[in-house]
Amino acid sequence: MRDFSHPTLRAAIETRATYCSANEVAPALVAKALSAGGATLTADGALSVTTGAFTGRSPKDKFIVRDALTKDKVWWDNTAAMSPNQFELLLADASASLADKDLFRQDLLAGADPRHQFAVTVLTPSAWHALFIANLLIRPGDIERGTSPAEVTILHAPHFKADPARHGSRTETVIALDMSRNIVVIAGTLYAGEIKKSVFSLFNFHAPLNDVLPMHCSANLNEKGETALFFGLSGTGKTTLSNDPARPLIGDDEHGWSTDGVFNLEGGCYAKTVKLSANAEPEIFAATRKFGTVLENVVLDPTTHVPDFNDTSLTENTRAAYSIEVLPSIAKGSIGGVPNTVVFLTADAFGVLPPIARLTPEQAVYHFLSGYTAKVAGTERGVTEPQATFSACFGAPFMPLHPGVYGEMLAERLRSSGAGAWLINTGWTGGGYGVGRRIDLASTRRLLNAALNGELDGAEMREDELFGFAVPKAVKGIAPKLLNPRQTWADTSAYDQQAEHLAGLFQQNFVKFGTDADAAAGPKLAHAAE
Ligand SMILES: Nc1ncnc2c1ncn2[C@@H]1O[C@H](COP(=O)(O)OP(=O)(O)O)[C@@H](O)[C@H]1O
Ligand SMILES: C=C(OP(=O)(O)O)C(=O)O
Repeated sequence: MRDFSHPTLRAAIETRATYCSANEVAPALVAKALSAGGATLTADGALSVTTGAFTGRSPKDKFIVRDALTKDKVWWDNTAAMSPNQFELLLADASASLADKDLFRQDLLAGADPRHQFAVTVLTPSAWHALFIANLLIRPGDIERGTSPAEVTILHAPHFKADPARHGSRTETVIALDMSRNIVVIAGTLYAGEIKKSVFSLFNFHAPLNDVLPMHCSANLNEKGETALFFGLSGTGKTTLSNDPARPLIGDDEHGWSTDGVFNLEGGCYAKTVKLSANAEPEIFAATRKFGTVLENVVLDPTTHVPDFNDTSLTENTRAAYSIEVLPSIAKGSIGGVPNTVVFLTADAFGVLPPIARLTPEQAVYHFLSGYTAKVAGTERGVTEPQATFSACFGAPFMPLHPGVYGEMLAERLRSSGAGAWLINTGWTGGGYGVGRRIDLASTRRLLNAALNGELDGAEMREDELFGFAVPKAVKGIAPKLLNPRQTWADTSAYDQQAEHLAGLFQQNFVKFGTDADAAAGPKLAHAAE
């Protein structure tokens, strides 16, 4: 990454912002957030905040500054371009809007591996957002500071409304990323997820240049210290399934795979809390009760201030943001070796894919590039029920380079590591969304563990006729019917039709970046998609 330099912003950061050292962050910012109003302490001492209408991410509000560095590199088809002049005006106007405000500054680090670490400064008028990002990234002092002088600066102006005519934005909400100077401006949205995903987006642009594969995945270790990765778009189970007391957590959501192994980009977790229960997800539930945890859009009982995770009246996208340190089982230094297992999590809203399938390396790359899943209600504004989508690399909104860049890096790493690859459907069975049901978490966990603990090595498999991947015929503790989705549908011909439809969608989607060789690892159809 390059050095950041912007005199006005630099001066604002140096002269006006309140600075908190690592160990005083939580008490200082919780107190400030409470005195600013709009925040409440839960019965257990977490900080609860609501974001009104600004409850989710909107990929349409994202802009990238097109300049000499990014011009030929950025592929991001869902992201609009902003001219360097428009960005400069946005930066100046957003900074000016904060001129009479108390600002909170967080100087943090991203990248647990010191060789790939960079400094991130966040400047915000909102104490709870400052606490959020302090929870999510690495606080200096938590690990040894790397030597890289690179810096990212995020100006967070959540109440500033962009002017489309002046700033070139689509609406009053804008997340603009200048990848040459590593400056981000976030305006017109209170959704805290934008801050962490901006850091991730910058990382995804720069990391391949340093031979690091950036990944939208969670990661954990087994008792032998072997690393497993869990890729998936929001809501498919990265956080939930990687939380397992028997498997120390490397990280929750964003990682790099360097020549030496895997490192967490962050230092915290951003868990969905919708329908969270102490029984099904005890570690995450316990984390929601810690001092310093930020609960976003979780409804509290007005008298007792006990969170009601079943109340989705504000949004489905209710969240808990906490430092990874509050979890009972975490990997030392948030790093792991070269992965042994790679899992792609997909929430199939059509109810067609089996709950688990083993992939060849070629199939793994095909599914990684395709990124088939459903957008689950809530995370993205406007999505109220599961919607089938192809999100390249299971994270298209955050991947600025052509998916082929990441795909080639994954292919090379799968080849050299010999890691096994699995596709796990955490979505629907017995019919699509509205007819069938979401596969229960206990079954998904059982299947995942069977894959991770070697139980399925040498197990008898059937080759799926349409998709070509290998599906186990029997897994201990799982009804055999569940393993074959066709048998879970009341109407098998409806299943066949839906499966062909989905296979056709895969083929149509793949045309945009697949070579013939890659496409051969995809579904086989008698009639190829036009
Ligand atoms: N079979 C399943 N596997 C994984 N998660 C499930 C399953 N069924 C329901 N869920 C729910 O789906 C959500 C997954 O969210 P999360 O793990 O935070 O996703 P991500 O980290 O990928 O954004 C959680 O609320 C979890 O309880
Ligand atoms: C925070 C987000 O995603 P994830 O659930 O994958 O962390 C997001 O997409 O805004």
